[in-house]
Amino acid sequence: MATDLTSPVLRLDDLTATREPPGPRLPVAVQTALFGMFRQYWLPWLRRRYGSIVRLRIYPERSVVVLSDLDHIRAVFAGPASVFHAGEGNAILKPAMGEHSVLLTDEDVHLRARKLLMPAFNGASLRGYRDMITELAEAEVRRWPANRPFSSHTRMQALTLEVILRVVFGVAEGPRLDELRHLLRRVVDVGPIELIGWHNPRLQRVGPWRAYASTQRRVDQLLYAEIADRRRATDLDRRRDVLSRLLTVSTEGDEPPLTDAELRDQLITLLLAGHETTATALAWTLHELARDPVEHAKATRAADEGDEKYLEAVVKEAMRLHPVVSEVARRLTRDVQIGDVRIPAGHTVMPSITLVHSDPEHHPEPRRFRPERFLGGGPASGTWFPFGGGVRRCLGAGFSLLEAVVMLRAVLTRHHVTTDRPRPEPPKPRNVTMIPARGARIIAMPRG
Ligand code: HEM
Repeated sequence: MATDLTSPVLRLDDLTATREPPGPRLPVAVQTALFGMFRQYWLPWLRRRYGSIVRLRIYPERSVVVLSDLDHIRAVFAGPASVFHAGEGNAILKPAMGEHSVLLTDEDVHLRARKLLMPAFNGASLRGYRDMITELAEAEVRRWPANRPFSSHTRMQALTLEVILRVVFGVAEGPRLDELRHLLRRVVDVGPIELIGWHNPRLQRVGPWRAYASTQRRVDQLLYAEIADRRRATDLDRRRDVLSRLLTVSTEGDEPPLTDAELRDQLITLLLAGHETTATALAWTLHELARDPVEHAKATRAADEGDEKYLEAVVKEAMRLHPVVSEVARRLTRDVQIGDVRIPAGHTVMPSITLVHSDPEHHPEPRRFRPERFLGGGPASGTWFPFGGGVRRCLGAGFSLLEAVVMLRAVLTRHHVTTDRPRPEPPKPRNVTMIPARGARIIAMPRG
């Protein structure tokens, strides 16, 4: 949708509104805690209390404006990248992903990074990954314990980490990658309290923050060692992994070569953004199927018949009901007017995925798990956006859907999945994702 600069929805020039966004007056520490730990309950309450534009104050020093009106969100996604800075909006991730990360940069620098990474996730590359993912998925489900409960989230993380390591490095063997594999699991295991420590160098000298900082330093050493080794490889042009592709940039066209620090930042971004998210989406999918014998039977039939469209609908519905990332962020470089509210430069607007996905106006009976919503025409455009939107839409969206479908098929053709606790698991914040609080416990019963 093109943004009309004078539309009533979004104005960038000649602002007429003077009203500031409404919001709670609680102290920053309280708002930070509520947002960090209980946003799944707090944001719907705020929406009822203040409407579809709500201002929060959240550490570190951010005025955040949560948006839940679809027209406002569409306008933000279509708005100019020079006004809506996603890189600055994602600043919370800088300590982990680094200043050059495609997630943390804006405008020209961001476009360059995105252009360099894109080929590894286009249609042809995705087709090339399918066999590798199938092989790893089948090996994974063969190892599952029979007839006793376990956390499907933990198993999905192991699988998706294995897959992304291969995408990023090609071969994922040897002591260095073994250590990296082990440490990356620790790096993603960040709760809201640890997140606060990321922005406070003094805290990083004590307690859990200190241990976390030392893990990060070791991960960096391993990545830099891998980069140094790979720079010496003589077969880079024949390799299809992301690291080799990025290293050949300097030999093609007039692009300057990437520095070690730039390479490190893009690699860690893909390793982190590219596995925990998909693992969480898969865990929620299994959680729903395990609790719902009717939907389980339909999905199993689809798996047996190789009906990937249906399996994709199952995954998409799980991502609607349980958005992995609950909102995305854009920091404003100038004052804008959204609806009848003026939002000052420096504020961060956050389109809320969770609030739109759970809005009965867009998704009737929003609390029900109904994959059929995604068959035929599917939900109206813009009402399902687990991968964000506009020029910043997730780079790995197609990849993660492919991975999830292949994995789901491997699970359902081999196991009947059920659970010992059919009650819904609540979402729990972990780093920037919302994971199933009890790990999406399932019981896998091998099929005859
Ligand atoms: C279910 C799985 C996933 C979910 C729910 C997810 C979600 C998201 C979201 C919400 C954003 C922000 C978009 C925005 O600001 O509008 C994003 C960005 C991004 N994601 Fe994903 N993601 C997933 C999987 C992946 C995978 C598998 C990869 C890589 C292999 C990946 C790489 C990225 C990157 C590089 C960006 C930054 C894009 C940019 O700023 O230009 N993601 N993702």
